[in-house]
Amino acid sequence: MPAVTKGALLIKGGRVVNDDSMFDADVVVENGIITQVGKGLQAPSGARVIDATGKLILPGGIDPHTHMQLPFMGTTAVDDFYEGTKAALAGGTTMIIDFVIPQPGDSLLKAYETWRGWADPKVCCDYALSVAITKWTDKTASEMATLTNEKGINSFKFFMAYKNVFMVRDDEMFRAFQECRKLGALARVHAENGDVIFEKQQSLLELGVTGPEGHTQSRPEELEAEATNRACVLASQANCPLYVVHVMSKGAAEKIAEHRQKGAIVFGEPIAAGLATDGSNYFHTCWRHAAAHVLSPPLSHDPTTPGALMDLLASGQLHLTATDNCTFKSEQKAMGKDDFTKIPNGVNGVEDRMSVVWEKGVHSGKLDPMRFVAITSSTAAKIFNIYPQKGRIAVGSDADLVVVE
Ligand SMILES: NC(=O)NCCC(=O)O
Ligand SMILES: [Zn+2]
Ligand SMILES: [Zn+2]
Repeated sequence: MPAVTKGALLIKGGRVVNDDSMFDADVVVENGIITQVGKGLQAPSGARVIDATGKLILPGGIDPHTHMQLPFMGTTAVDDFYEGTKAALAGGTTMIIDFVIPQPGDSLLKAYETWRGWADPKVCCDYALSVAITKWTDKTASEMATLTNEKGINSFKFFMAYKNVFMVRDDEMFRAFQECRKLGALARVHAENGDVIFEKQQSLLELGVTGPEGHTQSRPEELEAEATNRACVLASQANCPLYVVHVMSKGAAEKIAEHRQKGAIVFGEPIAAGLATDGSNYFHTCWRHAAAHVLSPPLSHDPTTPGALMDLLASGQLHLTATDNCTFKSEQKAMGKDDFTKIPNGVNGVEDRMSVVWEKGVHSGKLDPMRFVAITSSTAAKIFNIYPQKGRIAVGSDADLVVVE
């Protein structure tokens, strides 16, 4: 009698989509790995058979930017590693990359262990970590090396906003970019001019602007473009590849394109929220509605931006999509009822990204399914060095699969 493979699966009659090809094939999975891709495959003994006739089989989504249970702005994001990754799977995302964010001056290694302790017992999907550097200390270089060489961390993040919280100065960022270059790690930036934003926030509060509209008024798009350009220049001076998280405006995207034109290796990541809606939400008469949309950089005041960001993803000038999932309940957002600077920054998206990108990209006719796979899965896998284990449907790859109508 043939041996029964535990968890074996035959997905029959579907159309496999990778970032470079689309073809009719069955897929056999054994022990969590794709073992056969081809026509007319037989089910391994004891296998469950799924009829995918008329459906697409896609590599599971990879969301390269989430903040599960992040302690931030005096509270903690409500999607923890259980709820958040359950939501990810429900929406077709099978891997997330979350951020370890130490308090300035705290040990990076200790913070890394804290995040592992939060995530390991609870995650429902695959996950990896990227580590933020929130202050340069005499231990930072050696801790970055330990994280890279012993813990598998291959990217570090820098905040150019959130003054007096996570923001780093240019000299700190440049020093760390040089270290990334040495280690072969990728530098990732939240690009906004935190100093100018801080000044504008104080001026608006003095003028009596306290509502969510103050959030967008204190963060003009030019300040995102300026910081994006500055990060690109510093990365170029350090000869280090750069990844700009949550590209929210046309100006920031243009700066990325300019630097790429000159030969720089820079990646741009729009997020689901920025592809789905715009900054008019900050002027909604319902405070709760407006505050729910507070994230940084803010949603664009220009209603044509979401479509333009999708166009840039389609043409390859922007590269992959994320969510920046960092969720707060209305009661938490209400911490900023009388002062917009105290509204915890962050929105949802981890469950919605795949459908938002499908709707705004494929359904609208801007993307074919292969480009959809590229910007939701395989480009992230390539950038973060987990390809083709992830991000591809092929023999030997992980069976992270999504079947869609
Ligand atoms: N984006 C945002 O508003 N919240 C999460 C933290 C960050 O990524 O900046
Ligand atoms: Zn950010
Ligand atoms: Zn973020």
